[in-house]
Amino acid sequence: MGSNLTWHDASLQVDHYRKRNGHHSGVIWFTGLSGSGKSSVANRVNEKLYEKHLQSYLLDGDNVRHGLNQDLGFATQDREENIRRIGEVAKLFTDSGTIVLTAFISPYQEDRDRVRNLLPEGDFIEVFIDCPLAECEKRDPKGLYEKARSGEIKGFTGIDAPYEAPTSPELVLHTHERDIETCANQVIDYLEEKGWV
Ligand SMILES: Nc1ncnc2c1ncn2[C@@H]1O[C@H](COP(=O)(O)OS(=O)(=O)O)[C@@H](OP(=O)(O)O)[C@H]1O
Ligand SMILES: Nc1ncnc2c1ncn2[C@@H]1O[C@H](COP(=O)(O)OP(=O)(O)O)[C@@H](O)[C@H]1O
Repeated sequence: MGSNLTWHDASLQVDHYRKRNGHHSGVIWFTGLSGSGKSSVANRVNEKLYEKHLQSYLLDGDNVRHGLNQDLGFATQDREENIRRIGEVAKLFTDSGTIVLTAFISPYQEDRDRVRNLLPEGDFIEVFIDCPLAECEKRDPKGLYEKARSGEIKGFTGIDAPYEAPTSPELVLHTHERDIETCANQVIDYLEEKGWV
């Protein structure tokens, strides 16, 4: 594929953007069940970075599944392609000097690892939003668990489709025990510890 494709050496590289922005760039990858709190925590982290005048951007279902990935559903291969595209976009954001946050279920370890391997070591932070299924189901913010239990939705993650918990995430957040603010602060503390911000 693409034998006539030439690669252009951009004169501006990631280090230029990072230097200008005054901070590191990379991917903060939130993964967890529907309703576990990925969007809520990622949004709060994004706000905190914005308040610090850092360049960050949140990719989530609202701006990705309705646009770039509107052709994809929830079959295993569609989810794989969803995550592959999001990974490539996240890499581009990283190259632009941006701290990119992603909030997708991303249920398969292999798919998440593939994204991790697109990036240099240390530039991918996997954040496991660890919330028991029973709690997610109780929250049921979109009423989807109810539909999944009644069979109205088939192949719903956690009910009749798998979720593979991360094997070695950089961070684990227990959203059923700590509030959104505390969880968001855990991420910010980690970024400070790693010298990203
Ligand atoms: N079958 C099925 N399984 C899981 N989720 C479903 C399904 N159908 C629709 N939804 C809604 O889509 C949201 C998940 O989209 P994602 O792009 O994060 O999924 S994935 O990473 O490709 O698995 C998901 O939840 P959130 O995690 O709250 O965004 C649901 O709102
Ligand atoms: N500590 C917490 N972290 C994140 N969400 C929480 C927390 N405690 C309660 N919630 C609630 O749980 C729901 C999580 O929904 P959402 O953020 O959309 O999850 P997801 O993006 O994983 O589907 C929200 O209604 C949120 O207010």
